[in-house]
Amino acid sequence: MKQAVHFGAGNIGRGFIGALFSNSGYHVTFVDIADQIINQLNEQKSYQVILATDQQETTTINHVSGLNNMTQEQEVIEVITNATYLTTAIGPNILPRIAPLIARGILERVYQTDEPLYVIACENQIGATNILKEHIFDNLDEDTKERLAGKVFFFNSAVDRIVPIQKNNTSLDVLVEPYYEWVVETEAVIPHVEGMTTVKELAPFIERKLFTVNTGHAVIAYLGYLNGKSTIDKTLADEAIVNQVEATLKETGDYLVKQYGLDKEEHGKYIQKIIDRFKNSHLNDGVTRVGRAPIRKLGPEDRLVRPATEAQKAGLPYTNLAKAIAAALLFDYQEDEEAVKLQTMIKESGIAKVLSEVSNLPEESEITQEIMKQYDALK
Ligand SMILES: NC(=O)C1=CN([C@@H]2O[C@H](COP(=O)(O)OP(=O)(O)OC[C@H]3O[C@@H](n4cnc5c(N)ncnc54)[C@H](O)[C@@H]3O)[C@@H](O)[C@H]2O)C=CC1
Ligand SMILES: O=P(O)(O)OC[C@H]1O[C@](O)(CO)[C@@H](O)[C@@H]1O
Repeated sequence: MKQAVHFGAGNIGRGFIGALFSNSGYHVTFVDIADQIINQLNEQKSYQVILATDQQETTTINHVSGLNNMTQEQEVIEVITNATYLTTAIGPNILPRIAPLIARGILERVYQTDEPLYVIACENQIGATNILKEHIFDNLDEDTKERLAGKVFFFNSAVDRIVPIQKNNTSLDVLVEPYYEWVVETEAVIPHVEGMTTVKELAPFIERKLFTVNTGHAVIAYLGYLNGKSTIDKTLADEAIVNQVEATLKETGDYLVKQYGLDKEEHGKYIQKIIDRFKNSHLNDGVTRVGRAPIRKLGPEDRLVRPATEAQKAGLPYTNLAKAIAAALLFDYQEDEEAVKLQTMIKESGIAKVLSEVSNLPEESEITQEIMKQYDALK
């Protein structure tokens, strides 16, 4: 049986990427640090993916097993030597931590076989696979790096499927939205995976997705949180917030249309389709999950700051994006490590300094001034 090794047996791992591999005839070895999930995978050897619809259609995912990357390093190295695909959905901040073990697997592999290995990071981050590749290369000697040519391929990708935190965290089963899209950047003909699309140039796809799905989601999450709402769908019952989301996505949309020559009307329909996906009440998707890790989300290349800086460069409006950034700065959820850290930073240094450190926005910049204005208004 063909082998896929997937790092991160969480919501996207089990509910999306791992499920596509299994449905395409692969055995999927999930690698994770959560012993409970690993043990259950090895005992049950299957789980269910349940669609968040009235009918709750269910698919059984077979041919799965698990390994712990902290305690079973040798076994992980062995599956890497035998795999066709190596994928991740672990969180962008974790990529540097798993890279040394992946490097050891690749090192072993390239001296054993010429069979190609395809490495794809499935994270909400532009160029995530390139970043993972850099971390892997930091752990390889020059000779091995040269040997990788023609044997190990690194492809960036964009992943789109909403998978909320699961109600029952003692079960492997995963509730997912029906919609999904996995776009991988390559011109090569690669082994077929049902549900994966390949494209020559990923930039328009990942930017369209990140600056519509993820920007829109973030706006709802941060405004919902500030307004005392618990979930995304409940937040969208507030017409004023829907208007704010639409106004923000109009700003990212204007940038995307200008940058990539998208059809304005088509893009407008895409925005509405995304907002409808957010309204799915079966997902029961918490605003604190969608708003999680605000320091990462305020990064210069991420869903809020990058479209604002790009809009400014293009002479387009960005006031609503500035408001979204201000709302993110007010996300003071105590259970989120980054939210707590961000609030401490704001208390110690003030907004302008934090935006310069976290978002790479110069303290005197027009964007920073606009965010500060919006911050004071929201506060
Ligand atoms: N949930 C969603 O709807 C979507 C998530 N994504 C992206 O997918 C990635 C994963 O997100 P989720 O699946 O939602 O998160 P999750 O928290 O459900 O899953 C992450 C998994 O990684 C594991 N993990 C954490 N640190 C680890 C380490 N050092 N070594 C091994 N395993 C480790 C955790 O135990 C967990 O099982 C993120 O980059 C996210 O942005 C992308 C599209 C949709
Ligand atoms: O997974 P992140 O990057 O923390 O952000 C949450 C976002 O990612 C998703 O999980 C999937 O795209 C969305 O639900 C949300 O926009």
